[in-house]
Amino acid sequence: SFIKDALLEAVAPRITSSGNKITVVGVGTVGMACAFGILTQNISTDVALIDSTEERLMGEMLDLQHGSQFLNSARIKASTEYSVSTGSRLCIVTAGVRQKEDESRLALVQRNVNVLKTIIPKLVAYSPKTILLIVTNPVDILTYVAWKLSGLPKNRVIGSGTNLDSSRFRFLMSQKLGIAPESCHGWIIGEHGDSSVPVWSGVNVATINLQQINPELGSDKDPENWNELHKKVTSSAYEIIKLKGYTSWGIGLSVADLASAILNNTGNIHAVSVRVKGLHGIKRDVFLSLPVILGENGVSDIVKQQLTQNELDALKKSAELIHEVQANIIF
Ligand SMILES: NC(=O)c1ccc[n+]([C@@H]2O[C@H](COP(=O)([O-])OP(=O)(O)OC[C@H]3O[C@@H](n4cnc5c(N)ncnc54)[C@H](O)[C@@H]3O)[C@@H](O)[C@H]2O)c1
Ligand SMILES: O=C1N[C@](c2ccsc2)(c2cccc(Nc3ccc(F)cc3)n2)CC(O)=C1Sc1ccccc1Cl
Repeated sequence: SFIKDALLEAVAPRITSSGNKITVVGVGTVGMACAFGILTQNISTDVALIDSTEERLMGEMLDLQHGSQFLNSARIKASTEYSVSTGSRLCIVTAGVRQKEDESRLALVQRNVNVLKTIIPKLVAYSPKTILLIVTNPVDILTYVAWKLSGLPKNRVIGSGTNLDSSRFRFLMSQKLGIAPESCHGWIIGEHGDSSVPVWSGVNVATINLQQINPELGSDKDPENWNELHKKVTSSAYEIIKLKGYTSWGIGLSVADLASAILNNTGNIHAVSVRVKGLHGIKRDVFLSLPVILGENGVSDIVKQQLTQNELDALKKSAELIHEVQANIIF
């Protein structure tokens, strides 16, 4: 253009690939919280948004683009066409349909499987080297489905799993102790949601194991009622839904944290949903959350925790229930 020619002396073509591209599929409340967390924390400067509803999609893109000056000049693109996701390092899937009133879990699963069938193959076609991070619920089952649909190796398909459950637990622990959540160590593993498993034997502050101070920690006989913390992880999810109709900031920030570990190849350990067949005596081909080392190749290692018989039984029970649902899925 006349002005550009007068303004600039061309030297060399600009490189368009940033090397840190992230695609978010589903620009609902969760997807946009993930994108906002990723952009405002400089985890990526190259974000693609995809959704099936074009108007909402374009509105979110424009609204976010207008903040580019404050987002390290991030490039934000959006389209209903999956070509916009080309060359992504990480694809985050929050697209899905909400559970209808008194809809059975299996019915919801099948409807979300049908959604994933339209998404996963296209993401992999445009970004064959991508890591897939599934957030859509029921997340453990849908991460297995995404893995099957993608044909990717198991280390490159993870679900947000109990990463959010664990961060809610650590927040509640920080409130109880008056210590920053970063310094309150507690791991929730297994099935995301109502049937998650708190590993009480590992709850610690600066190497001080709380169960050594209070052997009843987590049991019903505990005078300090610590198992209330785990119950509150679940009840607070329902409370937030009752109060604001959905949840977004907690899941968005926890997903951004996972994106940071993957894109920055940090080797941080997170409780995320991974293929657990063969671990802890689980024989079913299911995805559950365990502490996992995350990096640019996805899952490099799973931490082999020493679990109590009760904890092992709870994991196996979830594995059986999830296997039952998976057996009835029409791919
Ligand atoms: N794993 C967790 O810890 C956790 C926490 C909170 C929410 N969630 C889950 O995240 C999901 C999204 O929640 P939300 O509140 O953002 O829902 P939402 O309804 O606000 O957003 C879902 C989006 O998906 C889009 N979509 C539907 N079908 C699509 C398709 N075929 N292709 C592309 N986009 C499609 C919709 O247009 C919508 O914009 C839900 O399944 C919810 O249960 C998981
Ligand atoms: O914070 C949430 N909000 C959701 C939500 C967000 C929009 S609509 C519902 C939530 C809140 C409460 C219950 C619940 N149950 C559920 C189970 C299976 C599904 F397929 C979908 C939803 N889901 C989705 C979800 O997974 C969470 S975390 C969560 C939920 C239940 C127990 C513990 C935790 Cl840490």
